[in-house]
Amino acid sequence: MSLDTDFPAISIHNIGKSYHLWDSPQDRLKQPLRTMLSRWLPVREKRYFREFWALRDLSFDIGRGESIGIIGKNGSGKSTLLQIICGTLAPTTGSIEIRGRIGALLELGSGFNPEFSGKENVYMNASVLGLKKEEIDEQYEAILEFADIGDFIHQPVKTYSSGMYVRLAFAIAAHVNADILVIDEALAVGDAFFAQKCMRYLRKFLEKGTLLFVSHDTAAVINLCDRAILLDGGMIQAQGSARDICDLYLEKVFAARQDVNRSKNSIRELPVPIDPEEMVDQRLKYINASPLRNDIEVFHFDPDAHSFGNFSASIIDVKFLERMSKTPLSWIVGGESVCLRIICMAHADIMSPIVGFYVRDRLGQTLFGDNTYVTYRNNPVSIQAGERFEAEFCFRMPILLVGDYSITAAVAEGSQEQHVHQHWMHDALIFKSHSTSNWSGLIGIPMEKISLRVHSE
Ligand SMILES: Nc1ncnc2c1ncn2[C@@H]1O[C@H](COP(=O)(O)OP(=O)(O)OP(=O)(O)O)[C@@H](O)[C@H]1O
Repeated sequence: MSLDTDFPAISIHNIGKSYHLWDSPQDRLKQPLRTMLSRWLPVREKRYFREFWALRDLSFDIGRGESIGIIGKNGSGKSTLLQIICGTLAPTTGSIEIRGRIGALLELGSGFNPEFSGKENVYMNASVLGLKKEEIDEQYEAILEFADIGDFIHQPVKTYSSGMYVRLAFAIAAHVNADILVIDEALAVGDAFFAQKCMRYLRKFLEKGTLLFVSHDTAAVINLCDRAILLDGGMIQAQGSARDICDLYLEKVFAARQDVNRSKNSIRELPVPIDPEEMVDQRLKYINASPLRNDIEVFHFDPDAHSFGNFSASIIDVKFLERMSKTPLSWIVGGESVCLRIICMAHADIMSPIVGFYVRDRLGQTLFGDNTYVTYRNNPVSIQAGERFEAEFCFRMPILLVGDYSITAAVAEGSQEQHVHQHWMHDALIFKSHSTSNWSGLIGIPMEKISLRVHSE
């Protein structure tokens, strides 16, 4: 494909996207009837929907060879923008010009036919992106090698875990000879090793290609992108160097969390509880006001994470909660008190359940973990089939090095020495440390007291 290098790879002019929101399915049916009636009879046109603008009046260019990060909180319009750029969604207003072949990796679930095998999807997907059959034949082995999903390539895609799905989707996008790559949150799913492989590929791609990269992972955005755009409420709130925009975004996320906590406390009018075991690192106040603050982003529980066991009980959710208010956390600051809650469902009667977890770093090294055994060793709990039970571990989050972490959660039956695994879940919850004040050791422990004394003789 010959490209006119004088023009930007992507030009976006006043793009807007509105959705109609219906209060009930009946309203959705009433609308066309009412419109028809108002054409033939003297009845007034009536709207049964509310209009919601997911994007408003966006205009910007992306130069050839540029790499742009799009960041913003949930619902700010990132995916909508990427879908419009990829042509899978039509804008309500404005226009867009694309110069070059786009390879896209959008949200999980889009792009693949779940009933088709991985191989069939490779051929279907690559041909939609403009490759001829012979070209796909040539690339097929390379796609297979990159995806590294073994014989699953012959299984229907609906049997894939989200990690396998992303592997295949990324492998295809990486081998369609794209001029522009559009990647939406793909690296947040699956294992850190594959994420590293993708990062290496993207850096190589950037020697000549144009990249649009949506991620909550600000470290990856800074690493890959020259420029970033911060979206808020469907509008551009700020744009500039990737580092400046990511810093601004993290500040906003942190400030929003502080506000939520403040308003929750005031609504419930609770006195600030004094925890008798409260121990605070004396440097915390200073560190938390500086770029050394240990910002930890928590992703969602992955119900399809790789797991094994007898399944008389299964893990249905794993989440971090704020210690006092017990509100779920998507952001933790190292050094603060949190609770990790593991929620399980019994499918058969269980005597003496043990629920536990490990925190592992991206190399799979276990950093710490614990379980409920010792606490209940003298009063074993019994649980009946159909009952839900949950374990909660409250602790002060250590200061983590920058990088990816995962929680392995498990429920077993028996004793510490002799037990049967009912459900063991690798990578049930992924979290990521973006910045840190810890430079030594695998984890930093909040220090109760640090002092210097001088003895003059
Ligand atoms: N089909 C739809 N009908 C109605 N509203 C929609 C539809 N698709 C998206 N929206 C709304 O548009 C807004 C933008 O959604 P979008 O998925 O683009 O946000 P996002 O920034 O990608 O969020 P996330 O980080 O959670 O993926 C959201 O408020 C969402 O609820």
